[in-house]
Amino acid sequence: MAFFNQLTRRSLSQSAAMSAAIKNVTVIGSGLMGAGIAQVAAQTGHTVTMVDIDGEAVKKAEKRIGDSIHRVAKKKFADGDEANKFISEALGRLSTSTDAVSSVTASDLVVEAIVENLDVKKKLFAQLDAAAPQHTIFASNTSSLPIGKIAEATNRKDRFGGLHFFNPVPVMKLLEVVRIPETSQATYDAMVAWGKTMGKVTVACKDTPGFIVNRLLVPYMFEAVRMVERGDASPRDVDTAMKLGAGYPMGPFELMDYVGLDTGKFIVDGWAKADPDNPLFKSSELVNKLVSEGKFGVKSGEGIYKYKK
Ligand SMILES: C[C@H](O)CC(=O)SCCNC(=O)CCNC(=O)[C@H](O)C(C)(C)COP(=O)(O)OP(=O)(O)OC[C@H]1O[C@@H](n2cnc3c(N)ncnc32)[C@H](O)[C@@H]1OP(=O)(O)O
Ligand SMILES: NC(=O)c1ccc[n+]([C@@H]2O[C@H](COP(=O)([O-])OP(=O)(O)OC[C@H]3O[C@@H](n4cnc5c(N)ncnc54)[C@H](O)[C@@H]3O)[C@@H](O)[C@H]2O)c1
Repeated sequence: MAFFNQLTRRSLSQSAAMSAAIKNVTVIGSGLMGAGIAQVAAQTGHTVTMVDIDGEAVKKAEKRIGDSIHRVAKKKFADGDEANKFISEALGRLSTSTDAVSSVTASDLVVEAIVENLDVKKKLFAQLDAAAPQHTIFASNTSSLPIGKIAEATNRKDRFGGLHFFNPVPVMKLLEVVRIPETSQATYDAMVAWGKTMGKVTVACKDTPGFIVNRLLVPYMFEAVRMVERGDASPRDVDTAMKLGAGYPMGPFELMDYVGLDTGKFIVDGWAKADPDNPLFKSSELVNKLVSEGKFGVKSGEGIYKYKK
């Protein structure tokens, strides 16, 4: 027992040391997820660099963060001066860049939230691995790709894991923390501790397709699409049914538009490649057509439904 306590104390103090070291965070990708992760990290006292290859995406993200942080502050503080102080301090800790490599040289943690494409993610991490300090932990926010495959691009598999946030990041409480067999205990503990400083509730996940939430949620959303494709119900009625009959905050079509139809398509296409006979991973003609027309959902102004720009 004493030995166990000693081990526990040692691993706790190791992880405390690592998590104490997570002060500087680099978030790569400033889309829906990257902007949210960068915002919450800045709100919780971290120095954050948010990076995107596309300067326009950075500008859009700054606008989205500005709107969102005002909603957060309004809810958090009754006093207007305190709310303004919270906003200006958080935004003061957030800088932006379009150069990923130079943005990681003083980073303790890199969270990648770029496009859901294995080759693109691997290419990015290979470049970052050469530039980041030894102690830097790398994490991917991938929805569906194997963390182990992404980590293969680096020489730091022991300092690599998955940190899977949910959209909208400032509101959704969950963080899935994913470890691969090579992830060290100190890295895993540091990721969990950091998740808590971000105000999230963490769950432990293995590196399996979709981790916990998406393995259940994505087949559900595509089953709803197949129902509509068969002509059994309209998207509006399916959404109404699931909100009022199952208590979900959004119906499956509203949620697909919110997540991004392109992201949904990347996820099922990737899983179908790995497991072509699984009927749950069948692609959808309707989703393929909308994505080919650039109708990605809320972020592009149209998907299953139309949105005001
Ligand atoms: C695919 C990926 O890998 C994984 C995923 O991310 S899957 C997707 C997971 N996400 C979901 O399932 C989202 C489901 N939807 C919801 O929970 C809710 O519809 C929602 C939180 C998005 C919006 O809630 P809703 O009540 O319809 O709207 P709204 O009244 O505008 O917002 C509710 C509260 O959230 C806050 N909020 C909503 N969006 C916000 C944002 N972007 N930033 C800050 N605050 C926000 C509002 O301030 C509001 O707070 P209040 O009730 O205390 O005033
Ligand atoms: N949308 C969701 O609900 C959701 C939820 C959890 C996880 N994810 C995952 O998070 C990641 C990002 O998703 P998103 O919805 O924010 O996508 P998004 O399309 O909104 O944003 C992706 C951003 O990455 C940028 N980018 C692409 N390649 C880059 C590179 N090499 N370097 C720097 N920036 C680059 C793009 O310019 C774009 O701004 C994906 O892996 C996705 O599967 C998405």
